[in-house]
Amino acid sequence: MTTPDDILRVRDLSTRFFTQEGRINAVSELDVRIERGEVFGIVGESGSGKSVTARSIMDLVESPGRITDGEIWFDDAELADAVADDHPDAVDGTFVNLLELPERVRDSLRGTSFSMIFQDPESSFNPTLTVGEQLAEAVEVQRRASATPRSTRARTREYSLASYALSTVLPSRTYVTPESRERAIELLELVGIPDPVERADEYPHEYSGGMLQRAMIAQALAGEPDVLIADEPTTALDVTIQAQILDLLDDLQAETGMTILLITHNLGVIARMCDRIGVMYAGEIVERGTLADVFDDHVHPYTEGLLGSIPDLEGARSRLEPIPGNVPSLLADEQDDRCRFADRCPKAMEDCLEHPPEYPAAGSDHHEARCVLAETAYDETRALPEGYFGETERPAADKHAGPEEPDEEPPEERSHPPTETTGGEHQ
Ligand SMILES: Nc1ncnc2c1ncn2[C@@H]1O[C@H](COP(=O)(O)OP(=O)(O)OP(=O)(O)O)[C@@H](O)[C@H]1O
Ligand code: NI
Repeated sequence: MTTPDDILRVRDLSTRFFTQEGRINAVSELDVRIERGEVFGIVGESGSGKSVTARSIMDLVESPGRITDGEIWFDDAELADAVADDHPDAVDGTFVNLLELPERVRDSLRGTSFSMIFQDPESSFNPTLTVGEQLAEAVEVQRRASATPRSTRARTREYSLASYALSTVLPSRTYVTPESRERAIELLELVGIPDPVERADEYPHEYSGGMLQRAMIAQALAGEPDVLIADEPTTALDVTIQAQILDLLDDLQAETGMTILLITHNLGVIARMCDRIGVMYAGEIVERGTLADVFDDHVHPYTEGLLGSIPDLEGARSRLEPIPGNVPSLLADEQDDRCRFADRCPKAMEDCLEHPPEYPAAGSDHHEARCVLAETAYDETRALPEGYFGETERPAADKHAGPEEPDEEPPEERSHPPTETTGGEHQ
């Protein structure tokens, strides 16, 4: 389903890693549609392919990984105009398929069209330069990029690398221009760093974790990106700072109207920030919809399990309660053609031995679930017997039963003591 407000349409995206052990299907035929100005969340357990999805959009997938299939359509009339002559197949109206663009054009979009922030701000800063210098540098790079026609932007990148090298050998306070220093200070102020004039002259190690996170956000905003991708931006921070950073992102989004793709394993963060959500499991989106669809009307037992393990943002429950069972292997050789959650699913039925498509689900027009339960009610007579997958972990059906199914008969035997379950502890 598409709407006229889309800024990004990812279609059939597959990203794989070609390792010694075999081919790893990190992201499989993924579809995502992100609307201009919204906060779209991707949530899922560790290893579900969230970061690889983000890196695929940013064109930052590293060897032995590669995007093997798909399209990433980005709505940018100016870009469409600029590339239409040389790459007619990459253009559809005002949309451009980023995967059809040459490397140098994609590179030029990083910072200006797309920016990314990470969990670990240290990795974004050079320890030998002041924060202000590095922000000024980012401002300059983007200024040069926007002043240059798309077709020749590759050169600005080389230039920026050269000036980066120069500033490394001359670690004095060498701001590129007084204007970019001004802008760097403005950016520090924008992200709520007190005394920005003084703090601009400090080195990254003089910043606290929260402050450095703010500085990294400032760096990402230097090029006024259309889309900000935030990959676990607050995971490493303590809860108070975490809340402050989320507020900051919220405010910046409201002020600038930028689109945010927020990646987290924390449904508390999702609930606080997002308009729509995709729940990821084993390289696929298994449920998507508005906040209300996913929190109140979810269909997929995996979503149910995640909700059961929702951590409290205020820290009342400090540890995630994991969903029983193991994250599945993404090795192509070990992937069966079935629902990828079936071996951990308390409601697995014979129907689940076929890989489910995304079904429309009750709720908003945006609500879809890759689960037969969107179509059929759970039927115990078709349930797969315990031990079907040779596992010992598959929880009994009652354990994930939500409040809407209070009457379900508990089975005779449990594979786990009740203390290990995630059901019945919502909120
Ligand atoms: N450099 C790599 N080499 C081989 N496989 C990789 C590499 N990077 C990622 N993968 C594979 O892709 C899968 C998805 O990784 P990804 O980083 O996207 O997970 P994630 O959902 O972001 O998890 P987390 O919450 O831990 O960050 C991994 O489980 C792994 O199998
Ligand atoms: Ni990740």
